[in-house]
Amino acid sequence: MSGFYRLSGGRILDPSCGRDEVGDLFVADGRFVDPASLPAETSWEWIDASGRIVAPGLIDAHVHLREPGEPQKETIASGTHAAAAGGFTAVVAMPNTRPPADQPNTIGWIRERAREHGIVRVYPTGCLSEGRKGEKLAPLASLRAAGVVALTDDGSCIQDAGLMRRVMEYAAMLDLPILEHCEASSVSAGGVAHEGYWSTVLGLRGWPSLAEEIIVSRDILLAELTGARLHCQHLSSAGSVRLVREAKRRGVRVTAEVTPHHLALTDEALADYDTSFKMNPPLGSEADREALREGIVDGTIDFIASDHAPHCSFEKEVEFDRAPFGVVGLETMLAVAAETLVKTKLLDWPGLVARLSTIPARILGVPGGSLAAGAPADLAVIDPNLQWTVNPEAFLSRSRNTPFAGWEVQGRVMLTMVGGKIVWRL
Ligand SMILES: NC(=O)N[C@@H](CC(=O)O)C(=O)O
Repeated sequence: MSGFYRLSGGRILDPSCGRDEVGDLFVADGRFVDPASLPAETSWEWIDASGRIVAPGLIDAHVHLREPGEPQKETIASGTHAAAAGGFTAVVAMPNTRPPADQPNTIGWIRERAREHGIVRVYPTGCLSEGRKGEKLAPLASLRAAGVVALTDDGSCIQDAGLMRRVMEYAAMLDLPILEHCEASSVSAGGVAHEGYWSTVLGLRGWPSLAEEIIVSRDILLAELTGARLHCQHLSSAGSVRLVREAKRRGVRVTAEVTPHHLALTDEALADYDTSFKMNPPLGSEADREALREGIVDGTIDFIASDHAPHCSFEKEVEFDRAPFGVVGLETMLAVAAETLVKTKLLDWPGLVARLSTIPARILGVPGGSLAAGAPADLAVIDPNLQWTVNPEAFLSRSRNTPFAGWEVQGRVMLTMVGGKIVWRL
C-alpha cells in the first residue's frame, strides 16, 4: 500500500522544469501532490531527506533482464531489485532473450511477468528482424500493438542496408524509436578489444572503431531519408560522437547514449586480461573517452544508459577470447557517473539527473522524469556525499560481472519509490 509521505528538507531537483531548491516534497496515494490540495489534518509519514537530493526516479533505457530464457543470469525479479537499489524506477528491457522478443506473445509474457515479479516499471522492446537474424522484418506493427516502447536488435545489427531502410520506414510510420546497436560485423570480425595500442601489445584480436562509425553514418543517412527516430546505443568512439554532432546540426532526428563504463574506463584496463572488462562495444582509447565525456556534456550524447548485461561467473572465468561480452551496471551507474562527471565538475547534479531521468523519459516517450504534482510518485533519494566501496557480492543482481569491483565511490541511492511505494531503502 502506498501512503502519505512528506520527504523533508531535501534538495529537490526537477530538471523537467528547472526546479532546484531545498524544501519538502509530498506524496499521497501514489502521486506527487500539492499539500494545499489536501485537508489540513492529513497525517504524513516523514522521511528525512536533509543533506540529500530528491530526484525523479532514474530511467535506464538499456537493460538485459534475461527473461525469458536465461534466469541463471538474471530474472525480471532480480533485475528490477538491482534497478531499485540503483535508484531506477523504470527500465527498458532488451529483446535478445531466449526466445528473442520478436513476437507479440513474448511481449505479452514479459509484461505479465513484470506485473507479477517486477518492482520497478519494465518497458519491453521488440526486435527489428525475426530472431534478430537481420534477414526478415519482425511483425513491427503487432509488436507495437503488444506494447513495446521501441524497436531494436540489440546485441546485433542489421547489416543489409536495404532491409534497414524498410525497417526505418515502418518505424517512422509506427512512430517508434529504433535503438541501434551500431556494429558492422564484417569490420568487427571476431575482434575482442578496441583495435589500437593495447590490442597489439596484448595480442588480442582488434575491433576497429570503424565498425561502429560505418553503421552510425549509414543510419544517419537512412534516418534523414525516412524520418525515423534513430537512437544510437552505447557510443564508444570519438568518430561516432563527431558524426552524431554533425547530423544533429543538420537537423536529423538522431539521439545517442553512452554507458558509465565507456565514460570511466579505457582499453588500458585490459592489461590483466580480466574478462570483467570485456563488453560490446569494447572500451576505447583515452581520446575516445575524452570525446564521449565532451559529447555527454554538450548534449551530442543525450543520456547515460547502463547496458546492464549479466553473465554467470562460470561463463566469464575463461580465456579472454571465449568469454561473453557484457558487464552489469544497474547498481553502480549513478556512483560511477557521479565520479566521472560531477566530481570532475563536467556536470552539476541537475545536469546529471537530467541525463539519467528526464531526457531518457522524453526520448523514449515514457512517463517519468519529473516531480510535477499529479504525476506518479517515482523518485530517488540520493546521498551525494556517501562514500562506499563497490562489492559485487552485495549486488541484488544475480550476476557479479562488474569492472568496478573494489572502486571507492561517492554518491548512493538511499531510497527508491515507484508509484508512491517504497521499493528500496538502504
Ligand atoms: N553489451 C554487451 O556486451 N552484451 C550484451 C549484448 C551485446 O550488445 O553484445 C549482452 O546481452 O550480453
